This record gives sequence, C-alpha cells and structure tokens, in this order.
Amino acid sequence: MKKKHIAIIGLGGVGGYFGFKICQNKLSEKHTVSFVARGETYRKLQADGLTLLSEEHPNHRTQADALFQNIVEMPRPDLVLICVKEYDLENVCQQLKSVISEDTIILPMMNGADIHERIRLVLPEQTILPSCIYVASHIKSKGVVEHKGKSGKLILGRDQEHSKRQLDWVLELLENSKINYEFKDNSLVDIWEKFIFIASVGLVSAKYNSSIGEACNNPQQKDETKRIMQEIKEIADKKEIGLATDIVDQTLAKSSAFPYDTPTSIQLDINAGKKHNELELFAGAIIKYATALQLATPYTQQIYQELKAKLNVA
Ligand SMILES: NC(=O)C1=CN([C@@H]2O[C@H](COP(=O)(O)OP(=O)(O)OC[C@H]3O[C@@H](n4cnc5c(N)ncnc54)[C@H](OP(=O)(O)O)[C@@H]3O)[C@@H](O)[C@H]2O)C=CC1
Ligand SMILES: CC(C)(CO)C(=O)C(=O)O
Repeated sequence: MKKKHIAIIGLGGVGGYFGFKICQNKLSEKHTVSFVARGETYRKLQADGLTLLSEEHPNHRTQADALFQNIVEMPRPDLVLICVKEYDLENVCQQLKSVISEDTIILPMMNGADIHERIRLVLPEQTILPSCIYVASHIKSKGVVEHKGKSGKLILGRDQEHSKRQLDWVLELLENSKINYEFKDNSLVDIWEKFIFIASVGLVSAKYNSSIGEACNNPQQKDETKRIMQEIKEIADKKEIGLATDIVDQTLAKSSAFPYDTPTSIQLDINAGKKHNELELFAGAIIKYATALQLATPYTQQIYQELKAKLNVA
C-alpha cells in the first residue's frame, strides 16, 4: 500500500506540539511526515530538529522524514495540517493549490469560527475538516516549542460537503500518535465554544497584558470578558449554532483548566507591538458577524478601538 504523506505547515506553538507527536509515533511503514517551516525556523529545524519542551515527552527532539522551506517544493500530500496564524492562512492556501490533489484532506489547527469557510474559498474541491484546539504551547525560540499544563486537545468534524469521505486512516493516525482528540459528525458547536472563549479572553488579556487566569478572575477584567462573551452568544444564537444557554458561565469555568498565568497568543503579539496579530480574527469577526445580523456589539467595538490605539493603528 502506498504510504500516506502527512504535511505539517507551520512549526510554531501548535504545529510544534501536534507535529512532534505525529513524528514520534509515526508508523514508518504507513506514513511519511514532512515539516514546512520558513526563515530561521527552517534553519533551526535543519540543524537541530524540532524541540518540544513538555512533561509529556522526556525525549525532547524529533526529526520529520523531510523538511521544506516552501510549500510548493513538497510532494503531493494526503493530509495537510495547517498550523499558522490566520493572517498567513490565505497565502498558505494559495501555495497549496499547486501541490494538492482533489483527494488531499485539509485539517486546519487554528483559532477562529470561520477558518474552514475561508479555506474553502481558495480550495473549493478538497475535504476540509472543521476543527478547534485547546493547548497551551508557544515558541520559546525558533525551532523550540514549550508546552505547559494539560494535554493538548483536538476536536475535528466531518466536512458537510464531503460527508461520505473515508476518514478512518486520519483518525487512526491521531490515535497512534497519542493525540487527545474527539471526532464529531458536526463540530460547529465546539468551534463556537472555543471561539467564545478565546475571542473574549484573548481580547481582554491583550488589553490588560494579563493572563487567562486574570482575564477570568480579576473583577474588572472578568466583567469585560463576560460582556464580550454575551455579545458573541447573541451572534451564535441568531446563527442557530446551538450553544448552551449557560455558555457564558461554562466558558468562564473552562479557564480553570489552564494554569492561571497562561498567556494568550493575541496578548503576546499585541503587547510585543506586532502589526500582524489576531485582532481581526476575533474583534473584527465579531463586529462583521454582528453587522450582518443587525446586532449591537458595543463592548467588542470599544475594546477593538482600544487595542488599535495600543497598536497605533488608525
Ligand atoms: N499556541 C497556542 O497555544 C494555541 C494557538 N491556537 C491557534 O493555532 C494557530 C497557530 O498558532 P501558533 O502555533 O501559536 O502560532 P505560531 O506563531 O507559534 O506558529 C505559526 C508558525 O507558522 C509559520 N508559518 C506561517 N506561514 C508559513 C508558511 N507559509 N510556511 C511555513 N511556515 C509558516 C510561522 O513562521 P514564522 O515564525 O516565520 O512567522 C510560525 O512559525 C493560530 O490560529 C492560533 O490562534 C489555538 C490554540 C492554542
Ligand atoms: C488560550 C489558548 C492557549 C488556549 O488553547 C489559545 O487558544 C491561544 O492562546 O490562542
């Protein structure tokens, strides 16, 4: 049987954590694994391999079967894990066009409520598995990823436009890689549950340069976090996503699953003054959804302006 080729694009916090597991546990007779990294990350991976600092792995280093610095150089993949920030998504999808086939399965491992729809706009033929992830892992230095707290978790679902697509081998790969995952026919509720958490906590932690713990427990921050959650809930309700009625309380409780001082990626990026950050993925998207649905989102609007001012963006 032909070996399945798995490509992991982006070896940062998420790609480094999940990619490490896939590499460590790969069954070499069944799969080959490629990493695609750029710039300094590529050079570090070429020199030292991928390092994952995690209590789950006493051996910290691994190597993929192949390493590429450009997507277009790799052989045709059967499965692509897209592990980049949303502002790099369209660029990655454009480059993928020339190397994938209709049979390639795309698994985005990213935050955001509409990532699978955005991929579909560029790659209309492929099977795209809508997903969300929970993990606290960040780049310590290029090629070195640090994971803290609980085991990372992936929730993935069927592509509603390719609902008969055979996915057993993908689930078997996740299983063999000892990745904590859940597979659902419809993962949309889970995606919105993650979105309501990370968009609200992310925006407030970015405003105060605070942790997940502070954004959900400090009285003033908690109040702002809850108000943004409420605005997202109204959007989800109007879109008939099916979030639980007590989703705001459930989501606040979820924060205790993370070590108190866990940062969020948007907090780190905005407070490092990075012009590329996830403000549009969270605040921009909430405002866009609300405008289309004729809903008011004053708290999200306010924090959006405050964060733009912090970044000195008009
Ligand atoms: N980190 C976390 O704990 C969590 C993150 N998420 C989400 O997961 C997604 C990924 O986040 P995260 O891993 O933290 O992001 P990182 O910034 O840590 O990693 C993304 C990596 O992708 C690389 N990259 C971007 N474009 C390309 C390309 N064309 N070719 C090769 N490499 C590329 C970047 O390279 P370069 O360094 O050169 O820019 C970077 O190394 C985001 O949507 C985030 O919101 C979700 C849950 C938890
Ligand atoms: C909060 C966290 C770490 C949770 O998975 C996350 O999603 C992020 O920082 O983007």
